[in-house]
Amino acid sequence: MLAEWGLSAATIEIFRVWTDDGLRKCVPVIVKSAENCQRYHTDIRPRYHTDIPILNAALSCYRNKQTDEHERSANASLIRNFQGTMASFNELVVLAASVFVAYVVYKFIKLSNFFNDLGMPYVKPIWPFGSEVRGLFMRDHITTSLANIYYKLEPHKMGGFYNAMRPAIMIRDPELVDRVYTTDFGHFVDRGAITDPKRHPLEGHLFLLKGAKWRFMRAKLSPIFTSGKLKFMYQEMRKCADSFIAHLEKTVPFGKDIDMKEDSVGFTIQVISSCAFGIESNSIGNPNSELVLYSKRIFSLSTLTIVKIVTRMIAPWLFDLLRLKQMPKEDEDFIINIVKQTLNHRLTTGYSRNDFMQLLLQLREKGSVEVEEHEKDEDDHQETKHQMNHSIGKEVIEMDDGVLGAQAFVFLIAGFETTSSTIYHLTYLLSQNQDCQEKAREEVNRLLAKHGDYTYEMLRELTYLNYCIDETLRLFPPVPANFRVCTRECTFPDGTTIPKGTAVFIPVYSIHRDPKYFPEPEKFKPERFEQGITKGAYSPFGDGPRICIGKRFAQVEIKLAMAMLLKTFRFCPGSTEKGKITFKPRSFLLSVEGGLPMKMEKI
Ligand code: HEM
Repeated sequence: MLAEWGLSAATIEIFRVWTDDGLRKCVPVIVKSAENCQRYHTDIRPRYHTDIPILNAALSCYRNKQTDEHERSANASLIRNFQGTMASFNELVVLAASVFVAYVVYKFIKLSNFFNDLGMPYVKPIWPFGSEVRGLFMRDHITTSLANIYYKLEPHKMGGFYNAMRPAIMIRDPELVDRVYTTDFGHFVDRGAITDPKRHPLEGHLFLLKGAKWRFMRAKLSPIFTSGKLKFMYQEMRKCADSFIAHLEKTVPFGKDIDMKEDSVGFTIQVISSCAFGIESNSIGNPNSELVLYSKRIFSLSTLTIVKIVTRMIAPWLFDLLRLKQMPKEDEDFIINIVKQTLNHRLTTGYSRNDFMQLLLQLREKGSVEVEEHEKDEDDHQETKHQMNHSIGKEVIEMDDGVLGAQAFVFLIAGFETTSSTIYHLTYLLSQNQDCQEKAREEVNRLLAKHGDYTYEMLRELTYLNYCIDETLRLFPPVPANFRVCTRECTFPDGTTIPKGTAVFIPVYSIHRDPKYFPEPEKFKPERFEQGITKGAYSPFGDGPRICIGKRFAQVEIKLAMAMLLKTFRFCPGSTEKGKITFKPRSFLLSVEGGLPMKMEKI
């Protein structure tokens, strides 16, 4: 208060006064000079009128010089009390600071003993950056960071590491991986990402939803991906594949080194925009199409985006306080507006198309997507079984434009890069493995002769091509790690308990390349899928109730594109050999650094 009035402690004088309520009190008063008196009247009094009765009385004491010896000794004792109070206050501050420091130290010790307490081996961190500093700052791709941890934790079935300041458990053993995916799914329902769909509407999509909200949305969206609905969408896919082949026939410089990446991206964006948004994106052979540019922007990790992501991981409260956004508002609006316009157009004109958007419209209007029993196959029944087993908890999400926009958004981002990179990697691997390529082509030609066209049924019979796709996804899983958070404490059969809230990582890429489960892991050997694969050792699409919802859509799309490519072109090694394959650090998904050169010939 004194400092606020612009007066120093030296101006204090203590007076004993009669106050208005009839009590005799000692009051420290700030009037030792005429100037202060003046200040009291002009400045302090009008502003702090609550203190006025006491101060007025004190002032008059001062003016009338009523202080005597007795009063002085009372003042001295008051000053001592006052000083005593100040000393206790200082002690309180010191005490509070000590308690705070002790709490931080306690928390830190608890954090650093997290794995010792669990009796689990772990990779030591560099505080506060965690066990893989290069990975945290995206100097290495997550695949490389997790592979380092995977090998450091050998031969343990699981072990710990610190993801920045957060303890995480890596599950290395296929049997335990399977438990997390399926048997113990009820303990590992969520992915644990930090999201806030109220502030960032596009974060309300299936991949990021949690608990009961996720269950609700999964149950609503699953019918969209049944085999019956997929067959309807197949016609749209087929049109896109025809345009893809026609484009390559026109533009590929046959016999020269090429890189298929851009062309594969153009094709898969065309498919997903046609099937998910019901729009012709004209992205085949057009790297400047609006949707191609948008998709690339969403996946590009600028330094600013990395800083925002790391801030959100380490200090989510700061991220919220600064009202940061991972995705610019205009990028959010772009998708929501497409969905809004498409849905309204269909509603007002009655226009209809076999695509996700029509099914989302049905979901908005009727609350569910109708599926006839004959539209389901074995996988659909499996999905329904998963839902029945885990449909505890009820939550209803209103299907407004923002929510539907978020689902369409996840179909786009989850659907284009994953499928395009698989086509891209497979064409390269076939160029390096001519015998496999011939075998796959022979199968395509044989079944084409049998079915007369690339029908949905024909694709189902392409067994060897399927193995080639499986082997490509083993070597280059687009999603190189799956993650969950332990939503309910879980004890594994060996007695290890995973505490609630702990992040759990499944290092898909590293397990796929572990010779224990895949002999000669670096080699492209599609035949290995003829025999059974160790359960839990192969999961490019994840597994269990939270398995990729677009798995069959992706498999059909990739098979169709590959069958048509194999029929029309031959893939040959490029003029330079690709050295050791490394991955782009600033990429969400697995993306090879420096491209994959090969040549193409027309058959
Ligand atoms: C080769 C192509 C693809 C691969 C390798 C892939 C891989 C994955 C993986 C690993 C997951 C996490 C599964 C888990 O945690 O257990 C996932 C989830 C998901 N994928 Fe895919 N995906 C592909 C294509 C697609 C397509 C085409 C779509 C949509 C059209 C799609 C939509 C989704 C969605 C919505 C989820 C979240 C599912 C949930 O949380 O319930 N994916 N995908």
